[in-house]
Amino acid sequence: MTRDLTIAEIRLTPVLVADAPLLNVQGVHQPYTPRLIVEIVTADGITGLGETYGDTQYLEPARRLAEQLTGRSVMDVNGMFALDLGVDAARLEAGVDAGGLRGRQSADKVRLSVLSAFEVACLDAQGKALGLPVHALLGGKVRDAVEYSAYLFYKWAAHPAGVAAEPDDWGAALDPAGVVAQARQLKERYGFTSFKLKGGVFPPDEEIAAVRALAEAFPGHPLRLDPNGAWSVATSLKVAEELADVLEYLEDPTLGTPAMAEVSAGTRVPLATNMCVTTFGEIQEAFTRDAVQVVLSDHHYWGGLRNTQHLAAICAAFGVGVSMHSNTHLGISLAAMTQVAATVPNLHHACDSHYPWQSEDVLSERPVFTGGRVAVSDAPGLGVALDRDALARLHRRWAEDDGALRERDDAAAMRAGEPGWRTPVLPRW
Ligand SMILES: O=C([O-])C(=O)C[C@H](O)[C@@H](O)C(=O)[O-]
Ligand SMILES: [Mg+2]
Repeated sequence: MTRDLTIAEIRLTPVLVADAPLLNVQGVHQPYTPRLIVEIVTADGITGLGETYGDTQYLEPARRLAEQLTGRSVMDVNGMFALDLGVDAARLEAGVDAGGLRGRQSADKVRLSVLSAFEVACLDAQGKALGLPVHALLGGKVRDAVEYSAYLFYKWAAHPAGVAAEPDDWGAALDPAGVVAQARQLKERYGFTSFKLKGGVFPPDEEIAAVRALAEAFPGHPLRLDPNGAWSVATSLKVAEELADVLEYLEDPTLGTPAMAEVSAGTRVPLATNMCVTTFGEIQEAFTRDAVQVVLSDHHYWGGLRNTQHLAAICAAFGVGVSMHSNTHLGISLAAMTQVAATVPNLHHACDSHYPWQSEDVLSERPVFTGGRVAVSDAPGLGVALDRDALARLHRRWAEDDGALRERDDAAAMRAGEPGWRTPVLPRW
């Protein structure tokens, strides 16, 4: 049967998703975080799904892109990447995104973060039209399941009193015992066998103690520590030295390629990044200076699943490892991450995912972790389906918000619990 894959309609639905009080160097996660759900509907009624960041700066370019796409084909993904989304470079170039957690901000990164959701939605629609999984459109899977690591956070038991939030049953984790208890829960519930601790929250000695406690509780399990650039070069080297025997890698101990290169030269612990190499333009300096040994791709800001494959190929050429970074995300993005990760031959580290922290989703069935892995779906497209009621509920929350939660701001969320909190100047230690 010949299908009409002309784009007839695009629905953009911003949502606010419940999030736990997870601590990082900037502050604490908001009780609700913005995401954008993209639905691309073809003339003959196929709907492709995509998801990306939902802060206001992504919504305008997404609307502009949606307007231009109607009447084009879901097969014309390359053409889509050539469209002008009108991202205002002057407003962005000097800044950082999400307080710096996603590296240096740029108009191109915003553009790619928007395009990524549309690319995923086009691939989902193509797959549904052809009866093929997305991984087949990307060249085929080289594994049947993708491994994820448990993403451990220092955490309050609840959001501050008086802040509207959904309760969670994970409890607090504010010391080594709490971190180990959280790791046990994540292992019991999802079977993870490697662990990443989000650091940069407490003085380095406390975080070293937490990693040591994890190493004792889970002998032989790969461990990572990621303080999001909170440390000086000297502190980074000290931590690397103290944890050299247990770390799989140290992630963004310090800010920027020159400082990472200095740390890298002084330790045998591999360094990973989702902060100093976040665009193709940052690769050359970092790789030629041997500043990083593992790049954590994020298909949102790298510009989609095909760009993630390009990044992986470049990493392979330079002998640099590749894995995946994660921010708060829903099941559409987890499905997209799993589909592309299935196609990357040189993926040798478990990927990050915040998904276990998300109690809410817009899918009718949540993706499942078994033994720390997500099975690669062979169903057409991404293999996921929308729960329209859930989407409407999470959108209503966004629509009713007075604007306070529509931009992710972990420092502002922190001030609800610690009124004097200021975003720390990095390096903090
Ligand atoms: O460096 C990282 O892995 C991240 O930035 C991941 C997340 O953004 C995490 O730090 C968070 O959301 O607190
Ligand atoms: Mg990181």
